[in-house]
Amino acid sequence: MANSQYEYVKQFEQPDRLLPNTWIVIRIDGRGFTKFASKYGFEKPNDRRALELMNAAARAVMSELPDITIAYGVSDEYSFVFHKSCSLFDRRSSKLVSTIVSTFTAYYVHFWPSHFPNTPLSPPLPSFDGRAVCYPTVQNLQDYMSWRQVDCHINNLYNTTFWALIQQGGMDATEAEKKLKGTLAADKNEILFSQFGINYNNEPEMYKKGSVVFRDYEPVDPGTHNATAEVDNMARPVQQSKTQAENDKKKRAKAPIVVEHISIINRDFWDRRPWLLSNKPGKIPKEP
Ligand SMILES: Nc1nc2c(ncn2[C@@H]2O[C@H](COP(=O)(O)OP(=O)(O)OP(=O)(O)O)[C@@H](O)[C@H]2O)c(=O)[nH]1
Ligand SMILES: [Mg+2]
Ligand SMILES: [Mg+2]
Repeated sequence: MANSQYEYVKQFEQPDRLLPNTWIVIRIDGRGFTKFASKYGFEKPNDRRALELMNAAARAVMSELPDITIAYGVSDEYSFVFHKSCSLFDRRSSKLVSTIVSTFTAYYVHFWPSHFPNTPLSPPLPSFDGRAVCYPTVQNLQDYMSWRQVDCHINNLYNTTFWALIQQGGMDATEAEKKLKGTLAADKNEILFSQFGINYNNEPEMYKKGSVVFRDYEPVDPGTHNATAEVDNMARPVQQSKTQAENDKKKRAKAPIVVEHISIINRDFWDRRPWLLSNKPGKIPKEP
């Protein structure tokens, strides 16, 4: 194509490639979901339909983008992790973020009627923002995931107690806030148990732990793994042949995607699933 006099404008585009050999986390978050939740009458503090809708959209994103290793969701947010060897879109930040945000939003709207059959969406429609952060080590990545899950736990314990004081204890929001000011986790557990007969441990796992989405393989070599040590030893980026990378991608695309509500703070989660952090996918389980 011939160059036009306008072609020079391309020089204004800024490169935005994310640092190579780092774990890319793209976190999306619902815009103005406090208002959105109240418009659609989300149950307080947790609405199962809304959370399952978030999970359905995240699963769909993962199945469209086999490069995503694992995702974690809580409230109106989801974090998607790309393997440090990922070369999708040349690791261009805006392309990765905008693809995740728009794919997630499209599926959120698409799946809405099956989760809220009696409440059709009307403008302003749900939208999400997104950002990309690079983590250089597996430890940093695991700490990031732990940070989100701890946040889920702290907020859920607070919100469960706050709403019990209001819904069952007859307090207004100011009274409940005052009652909880300066309390520790043990105090909140005690309020829940002694005043409302609620054992926090028996609350649904999805509310307490959030949702972890990943590809389910059979470990190639079952047995004890130390996933973190294994991966952090590989300081240099591993060069895969093109065919090998293509094969791995196909394998990843075929693996079933599961949603679980379990601890990712516990190292056991990672050690049991070494393929999440390694360069090789595991074996896809055979159909029964
Ligand atoms: N009732 C109810 N509300 C929820 C649920 N999940 C998320 N939310 C609401 O979504 C909000 C998410 O918090 P933020 O993302 O910090 O706030 P936001 O209103 O979305 O504002 P921005 O993200 O800054 O645009 C919570 O504070 C809740 O009000 C749910 O299951 N039930
Ligand atoms: Mg939000
Ligand atoms: Mg949020």
